[in-house]
Amino acid sequence: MPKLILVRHGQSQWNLENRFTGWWDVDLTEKGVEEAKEAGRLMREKGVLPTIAFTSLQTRAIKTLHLALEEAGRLWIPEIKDWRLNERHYGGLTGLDKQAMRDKHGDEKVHVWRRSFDVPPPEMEPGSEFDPGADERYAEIDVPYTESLKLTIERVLPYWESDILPVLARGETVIISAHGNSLRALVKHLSNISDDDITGLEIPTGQPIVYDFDDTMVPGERYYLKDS
Ligand SMILES: O=C(O)[C@@H](CO)OP(=O)(O)O
Repeated sequence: MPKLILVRHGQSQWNLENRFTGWWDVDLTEKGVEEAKEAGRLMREKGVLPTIAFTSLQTRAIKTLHLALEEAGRLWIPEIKDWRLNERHYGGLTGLDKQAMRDKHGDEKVHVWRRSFDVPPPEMEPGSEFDPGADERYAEIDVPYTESLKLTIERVLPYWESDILPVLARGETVIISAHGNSLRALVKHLSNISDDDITGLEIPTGQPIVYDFDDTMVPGERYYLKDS
């Protein structure tokens, strides 16, 4: 049966520093490296072994994938990277301290920017310090200046449908190593979560989440691999 494993990258340097990250390319912390390895050990222990991998173009997700696959003895599987699995773009908030923004704008405003369905953060100024627009890896695309979860869904879901779902339907065990909000986009779709309820969904770092699909490609309930 097709199986889907979703992993959010391990703790990043800016998760640790409590800074809005989005498309900025930060590395894993030591704790993040350990979380990624632990995810791989868990897959090995449970015998849930990916046969093909998808990840974003961002270092923290790519490294998490590699560390986990190494622990699982699966570094050799095919791997596809695509910007459409990138984190949601945090606009003009990128690089700023989350607590400082709460102090300045209030908890509610910051919660809306972080978790609302369709309110994007203020736009990033083109060419500003944390604008990835000139990064070679994005040469072929128009890098956004901000994204809400809704806008993130608008690029994650078409990719899911065109590139990942057909692979899964072949009976593969697919791992996607991605980000808090690109994975919220996918989980919202797969678990049929409403626009209101999605505001309450958090995806923890380094914890594999699994969906088993039936032969008509309908996903079952999602579960944490550690609980299976
Ligand atoms: O900063 C970010 O890009 C994300 C994920 O780390 O943060 P948030 O929890 O606010 O979605």
